[in-house]
Amino acid sequence: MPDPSRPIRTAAVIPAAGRGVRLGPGAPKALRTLGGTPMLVHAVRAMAASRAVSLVVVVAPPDGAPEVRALLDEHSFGRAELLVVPGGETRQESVRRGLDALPDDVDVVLVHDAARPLVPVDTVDAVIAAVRSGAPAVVPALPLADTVKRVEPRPKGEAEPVTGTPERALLRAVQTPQGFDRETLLKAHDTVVEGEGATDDAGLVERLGAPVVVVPGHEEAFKVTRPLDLVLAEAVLARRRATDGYV
Ligand SMILES: Nc1ccn([C@@H]2O[C@H](COP(=O)(O)OP(=O)(O)OP(=O)(O)O)[C@@H](O)[C@H]2O)c(=O)n1
Ligand SMILES: C[C@](O)(CO)[C@H](O)COP(=O)(O)O
Repeated sequence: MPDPSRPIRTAAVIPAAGRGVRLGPGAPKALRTLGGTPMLVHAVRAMAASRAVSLVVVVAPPDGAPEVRALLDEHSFGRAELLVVPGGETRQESVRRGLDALPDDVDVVLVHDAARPLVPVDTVDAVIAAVRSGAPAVVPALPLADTVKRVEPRPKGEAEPVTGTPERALLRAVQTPQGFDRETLLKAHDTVVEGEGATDDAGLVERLGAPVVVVPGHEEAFKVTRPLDLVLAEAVLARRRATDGYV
C-alpha cells in the first residue's frame, strides 16, 4: 500500500525493443525517424509532457541499450528522469524488464508503445487521472469504424469461412498508454504466462479477474505498424508543427 503521507508517483514504461517487421526492412522501428526525429524521442516526449510523469523507463532493443541511452541524451525531456534497460524477445518480456527497473516509490505505471509516438498529452492525463481515482487498470480506446468478422483461420491464399459477426457497438480498439496501479500490473505479469493470448497489458489484468475500464482514446494515438501508418504520422506531425509550434 502506498504511504498516504507522500504524493502519488507516476512512471511510464515505454517498450521500444520491437523490430518493426510489418514496417519493412530498416532500423528497429522505434529508432526510425518521423519528421527527422526518432519515433522513440516523440514517444518519450509524449509521456514527459504530462506533469504527473516523473520517470520514463525506455526498454531498448536487447543489444542496443547503450546506443539508445546516447541517442536520448541528445534530447531534452523537461524534468522527467530517464532510465534505459534492455528488452526481450516479446513485448510482454520487454514490459516486464521495464517494470523490474522501477524504483519502490512508484505507485502508478503507464505502459506506452514507442510505436504510438503522437498520443496527445490530454489522453495521457485522462488515463492517469482515472487510475489515481481508484481504477486499477485503465485503457484508452476508440469505437470501431469497420465491421469485424470472426473467421476460421486457413493457410494463406485459402478463403477463410466466417463464423460470426460480433456486435460492433460493444467493441473498442484499445490504445496506449494503458495505466495501472503498480501492484495490480506486477501481479498480472507475475501470474499470467507468456503465450496465453494477451496482446496488451490490460489483457493480463483481465486474466486476474481484476476490473479494467476504458476512457476515450484519440485518433492520433494510432500505432505505426505498416508503411501507410508512417505516411499518416508524417502528415499529423507536419500539421502540428505548422499550427501548434510542436517540435
Ligand atoms: N520484443 C518486443 C516486441 C515489441 N516491443 C514493443 O512493443 C510495441 C508494440 O509492438 P509492435 O507495434 O507490434 O512493434 P514490433 O514488434 O516492433 O512490430 P512487428 O510485429 O511488426 O515486428 C512497440 O513499441 C515495440 O517496440 C518490445 O518492446 N519488445
Ligand atoms: C498494446 C497494443 O498497442 C494495444 O492495442 C497492441 O496490442 C500491441 O500489439 P502488437 O501485437 O504489439 O502489434
